[in-house]
Amino acid sequence: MSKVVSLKNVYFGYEGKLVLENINVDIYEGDYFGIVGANGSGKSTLIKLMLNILKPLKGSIKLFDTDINKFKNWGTIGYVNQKATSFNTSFPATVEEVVGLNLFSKIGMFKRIKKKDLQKVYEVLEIVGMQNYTKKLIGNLSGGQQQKVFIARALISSPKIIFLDEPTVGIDMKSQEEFYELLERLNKEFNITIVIISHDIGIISEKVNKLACINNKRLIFHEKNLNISKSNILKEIYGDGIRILSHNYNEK
Ligand SMILES: Nc1ncnc2c1ncn2[C@@H]1O[C@H](COP(=O)(O)OP(=O)(O)OP(=O)(O)O)[C@@H](O)[C@H]1O
Repeated sequence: MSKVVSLKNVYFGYEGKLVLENINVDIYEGDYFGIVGANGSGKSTLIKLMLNILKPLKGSIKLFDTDINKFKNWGTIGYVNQKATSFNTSFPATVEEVVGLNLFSKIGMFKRIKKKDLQKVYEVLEIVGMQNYTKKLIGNLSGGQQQKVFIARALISSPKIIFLDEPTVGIDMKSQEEFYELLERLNKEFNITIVIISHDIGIISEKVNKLACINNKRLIFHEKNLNISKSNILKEIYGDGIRILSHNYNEK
């Protein structure tokens, strides 16, 4: 199976302070890959490195076997982040406009949108189950509905991989379930590789087929069907706190 993302000996820091250290990871076509970690552990930073938004201090990053600095095929990569759900309610765009944004900017604002392009907009809205909301203002939708629309927007360019940064923050449980069902369908039916980061290990560990945890600047890998209570993962995520507690206990 082909490698979609590959990081070798990657280091990254902000203003001289190291955040990620010696990161090595290969993500393969068809993977549903979860990355967990405590707040501030470096999850978003890792995704931004994979998207070339940030450059590593050291090490190499490849997308589809091409050095990330030479990679051109960005249309095959989708990105949905948590900020998408905090859309300003007065933003004057309809669902079909938001989904078609990239298409429309390519076409130019004042030219007529081709029927074929609109067709594509409706097609991706149907995949995410939002085909009945095309003329609704994006700001009037719930967080869960908005997030589906942003998935649809990512689907417009027929991506091979979608990166999601805490996509369900602020979304109620029922909508979260629907959202994860959608991701599973994109992964299984459309063979889209999914990379998702979250601090909610309980949910994520049930959904993904590969799981890694950022612990003390490093990436540690876990089995599929991980038994959270029996594994070390909580200690890895909240390591210091748990160590302090057990240390105090031993002293008594
Ligand atoms: N632009 C920046 N400049 C300086 N430090 C930063 C910057 N962005 C992030 N950091 C710091 O780098 C560390 C990792 O941040 P990052 O956002 O990657 O963590 P995270 O695991 O995604 O956190 P969260 O779960 O809270 O979103 C944190 O200590 C953060 O304060």
